[in-house]
Amino acid sequence: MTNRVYVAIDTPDLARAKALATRVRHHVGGIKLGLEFFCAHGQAGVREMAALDLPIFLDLKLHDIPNTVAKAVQALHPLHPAILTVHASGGRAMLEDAKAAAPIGTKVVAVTMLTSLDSGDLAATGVQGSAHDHVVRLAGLAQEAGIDGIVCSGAEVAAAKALWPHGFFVVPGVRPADAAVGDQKRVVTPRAALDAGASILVIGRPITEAEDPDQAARAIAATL
Ligand SMILES: O=C(O)c1cc(=O)[nH]c(=O)n1[C@@H]1O[C@H](COP(=O)(O)O)[C@@H](O)[C@H]1O
Repeated sequence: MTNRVYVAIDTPDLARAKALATRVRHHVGGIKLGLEFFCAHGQAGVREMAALDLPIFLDLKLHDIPNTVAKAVQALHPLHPAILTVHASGGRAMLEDAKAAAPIGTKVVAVTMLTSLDSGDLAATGVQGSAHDHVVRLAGLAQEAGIDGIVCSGAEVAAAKALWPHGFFVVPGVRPADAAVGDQKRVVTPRAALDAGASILVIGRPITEAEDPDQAARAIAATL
């Protein structure tokens, strides 16, 4: 089976990004580039990373009015990313328009509730109830909007998949048992996330900040 780990290359340093991706490339299935990298290097930087010949997950978490998001997605066409993120809380019309604007072959996935949040953080934004209920509600919205899938933690992926069996489920906030959690709050191990139904895993610091990133990626792959 193909490797389902996307390594999150979160750095504004292009040389470091390339060096990291080159080191781990044989033990991951793809590269995730997010806001830190994109704000520093834009489309030219993404093209340089794509030259490594791994699928690119462009994690820009777009969240704006439907017209603005659709135009932003259109502007990304030349990159033809394998996966692109938007925020589910942007609403149904925004999700529909993002999907309609995306290139054929690009999976549009909606971030439900960031893995750095818990139910207390949710309450502070005015949303009552559990993380589980919030994720399931937004998964239903994403499914109705006709996009490809969602981003959620490994704690909710089984419930989301029960609702949406053919959805594509991206799970970040993944930590090997002995790894530092950092700013993540809803974490699971790589194996548990896959067993619960994740389509792919996003793993950053446990690989990129390891003394030997290649060995860390290899060790994670061995547990899957
Ligand atoms: O969309 C994402 O990829 C994402 C969503 C989410 O809810 N939580 C989350 O951590 N991420 C991303 O996943 C990566 C996790 O990195 P580490 O915490 O270093 O493994 C980061 O690049 C985050 O931007």
